[in-house]
Amino acid sequence: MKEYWTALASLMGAFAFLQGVLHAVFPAELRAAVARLLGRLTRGLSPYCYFDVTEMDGMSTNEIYDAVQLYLSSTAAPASGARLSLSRPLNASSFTFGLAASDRVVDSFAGAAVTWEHVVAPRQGQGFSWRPLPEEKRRFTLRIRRGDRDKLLPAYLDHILAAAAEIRRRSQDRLLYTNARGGAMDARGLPWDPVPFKHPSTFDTLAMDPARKAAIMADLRDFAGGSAFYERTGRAWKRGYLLYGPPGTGKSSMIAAMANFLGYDVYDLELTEVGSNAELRKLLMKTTSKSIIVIEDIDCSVDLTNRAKPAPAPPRARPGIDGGIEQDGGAGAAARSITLSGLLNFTDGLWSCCGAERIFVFTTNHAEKLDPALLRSGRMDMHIFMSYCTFPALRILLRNYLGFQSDGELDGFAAGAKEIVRGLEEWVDAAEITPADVSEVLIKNRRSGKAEAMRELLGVLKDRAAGKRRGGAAAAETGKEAGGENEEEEEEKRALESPKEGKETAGIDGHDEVTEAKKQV
Ligand SMILES: Nc1ncnc2c1ncn2[C@@H]1O[C@H](COP(=O)(O)OP(=O)(O)OP(=O)(O)O)[C@@H](O)[C@H]1O
Ligand SMILES: [Mg+2]
Repeated sequence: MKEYWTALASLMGAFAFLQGVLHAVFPAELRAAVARLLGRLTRGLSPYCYFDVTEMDGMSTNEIYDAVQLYLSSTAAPASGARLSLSRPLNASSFTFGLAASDRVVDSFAGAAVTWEHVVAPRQGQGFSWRPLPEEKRRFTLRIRRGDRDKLLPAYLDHILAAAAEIRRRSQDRLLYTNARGGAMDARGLPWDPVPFKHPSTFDTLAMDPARKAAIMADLRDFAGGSAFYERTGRAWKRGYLLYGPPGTGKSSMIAAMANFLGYDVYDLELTEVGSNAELRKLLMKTTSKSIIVIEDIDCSVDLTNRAKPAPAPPRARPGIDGGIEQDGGAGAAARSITLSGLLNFTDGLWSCCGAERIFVFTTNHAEKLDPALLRSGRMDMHIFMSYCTFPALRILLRNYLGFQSDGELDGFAAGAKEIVRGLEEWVDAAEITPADVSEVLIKNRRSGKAEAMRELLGVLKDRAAGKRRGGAAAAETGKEAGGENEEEEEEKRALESPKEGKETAGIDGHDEVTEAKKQV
């Protein structure tokens, strides 16, 4: 044993001596050059090539570094059992995982395996810089087989950037933007005010006919995944929905459900705050893709039926953004010089393709008041009638508000309370009640137990139905509410029966959705 230690000590002594001789004989530059040469030789023989993605690119942060970190944390890392760091960005509601120092993960793309290593080293000497640099130098090193290089680059990096953008969008809270500042810009030159969008409405909680709901969801899914379709057919990647129906039938809830379903931001465009077509163009150009642009109560916001009419006494005329002439008909019109052409140019004209993947939603209580130009095919691709509560819709509200866990539980309950449930089914159509009113009754009575709340609701339905039956001329005179609702219903029917060219639209797959909507009514 003693001999062993003696031999080891003399070996180390010899090694130290040799190192001293090397340092003395060869200058530092020569040693570095030899090291570089050796490195190049070994790399030349290696079947792999390496790419460094540093955190800082000169003085600025490297976008690819952030993207790789996000991408690896959500895709490769969890499967590989690597060590992760956890974080939650400010204002975000979900966690982000990150790869810890010196950890490796394996990923694959287009059938080729790649390895990522996260290398962290202390930064030596800060040097001069206008802003402090991180104390550590961080980088990801990508190792791929030489033969896979053409296959992976740049397609793999493009894939990572796209995936990271999607993860970032999903993990952040979505925003609801408003233009309530009347066109004034904020410090960053943006005309929109954002607030976190946390509307709880989803397609699950939305009370409407399940078949129509499924058709709308399928249409939205087709739209969101239809990038190739829109490119192939040369169409701008946008879609327009017109939601119409009496107040309280869920038009705004439907918009929230759409936004939650697709994970899009919502731009609530208040047309009365927009002074001119040019201002409208500025606003719309500052919207991002993957968003829903909403104009609520379009018939009330602005007079949009004026496209073809000459102005009664035009005090002045100036060119519109679409090359036409905007007509300022009197003081009111001058104050609101936004025109239907200006709006249409954005939903349908050349400007519609600035910013992809956008949905326009217009809502109205009076579809018949809208200019046919707004309704024609290609502008509003789908017309959705939000009707009074039907029995299938009522079942959804009962589930939402009375705590039934499933349709099965509701059916089981109905078996024991046959006369109530059958009564609801029998009276709901005749009562012509909106989902908002049903919700009110259920909220008010939900503490009294399921059966009692349903009995109360049945009473309300019967009262309403009786009121309607008495209705007609008498209701118009005596009950403003009943009369108003009848009138509204007549208007809706007239709107649906209006000429086909004003209403008919074709979906992505070419089927006629409006016919479907008509069937529902
Ligand atoms: N179809 C529905 N499904 C679920 N809840 C609904 C539905 N319709 C209305 N409600 C309830 O009624 C309230 C009002 O509905 P909502 O604001 O969506 O109606 P609206 O059609 O937009 O009305 P308005 O025409 O007055 O803007 C909502 O908060 C929601 O709780
Ligand atoms: Mg609404």
